[in-house]
Amino acid sequence: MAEDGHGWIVETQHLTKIYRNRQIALNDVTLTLEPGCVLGLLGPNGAGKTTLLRLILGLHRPTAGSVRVFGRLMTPNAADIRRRIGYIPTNPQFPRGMTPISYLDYIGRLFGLPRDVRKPKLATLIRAVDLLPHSGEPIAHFTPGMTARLAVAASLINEPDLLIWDEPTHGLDIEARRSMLELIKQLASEKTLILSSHNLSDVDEVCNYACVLNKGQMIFHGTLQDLKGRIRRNHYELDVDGEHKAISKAVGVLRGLKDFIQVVFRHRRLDVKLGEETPNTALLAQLFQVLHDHKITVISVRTVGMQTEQAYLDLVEREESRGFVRLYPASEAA
Ligand SMILES: Nc1ncnc2c1ncn2[C@@H]1O[C@H](COP(=O)(O)OP(=O)(O)OP(=O)(O)O)[C@@H](O)[C@H]1O
Repeated sequence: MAEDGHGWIVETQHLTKIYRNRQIALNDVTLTLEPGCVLGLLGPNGAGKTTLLRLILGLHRPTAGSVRVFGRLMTPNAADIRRRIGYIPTNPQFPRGMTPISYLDYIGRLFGLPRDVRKPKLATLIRAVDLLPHSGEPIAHFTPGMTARLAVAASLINEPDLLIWDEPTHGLDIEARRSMLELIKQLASEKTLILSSHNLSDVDEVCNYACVLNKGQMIFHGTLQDLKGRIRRNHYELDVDGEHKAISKAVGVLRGLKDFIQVVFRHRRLDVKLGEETPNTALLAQLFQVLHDHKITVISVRTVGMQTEQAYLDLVEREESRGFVRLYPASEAA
């Protein structure tokens, strides 16, 4: 639990970072994180994500504004606060000649863990990240997935309350990415996490809060539901089975219903766009009733377009066009 009066794990106030008096990497970001939140940090390349993470970690000094972590002011000297944070940078690198055991033992020693605590902890962590069969192999031979799992183990050795992971699924294949996401979900039940990512489906799966940066400015901060709620696409795809004639008839009936804006049947797939006026549950109920009346079987149903991705793109696009209008008067921009 956080130690300050508000209970925030992280609190930034008007946080600003200008590199070398030229590059405004982060501009006036005020953000709070409550305990147990899993924050997805999103934004295009160069948006300021890594800069924000490094400021929270106290690895950079803010040009203006402040960062408090566990209620205390974070500075480059605040090593005792940093000990309670587990950090993984993008593409973590390890001494190639070391093995997971020797490396984690070394990190444990850096954290001042006594030998009798260190040894059983190493064994537990190596098992948890599924590296037991490789625990004595040189890291030089590791795949990106194994390296990522070692980074997770290293970031957990000090039993941190806050985890800050910069693009933890970057460069992983499908299987390694899946195991990383499952690990994050397990950890999310007991820790606060900040995950920077370019992968919207990862954020959609594991995060409950999102922060979107664009050109150093925070353009959204709130729950993932809020982010998704900014758009209602009401566009569904159904794989169906039934007699061709019956399906054609059902399509005709659906097209005649109010608020069924588009109904297309192609390659055993029904593509349905619904209006915004009527609650979508009522319209979906009508849809299924019509299919049932025509003895059509529904094999699968899904929404078209990933909501988080669409909401994110809408936000960034809107912000970009605002910047364009700001730069050029409307008459020139046209
Ligand atoms: N040490 C530095 N010195 C000068 N400029 C920097 C430095 N680090 C980052 N920048 C600049 O600050 C801006 C924000 O960079 P940052 O790495 O924080 O973005 P990011 O959102 O993490 O990008 P990416 O998704 O590509 O990793 C960029 O324009 C970058 O070029």
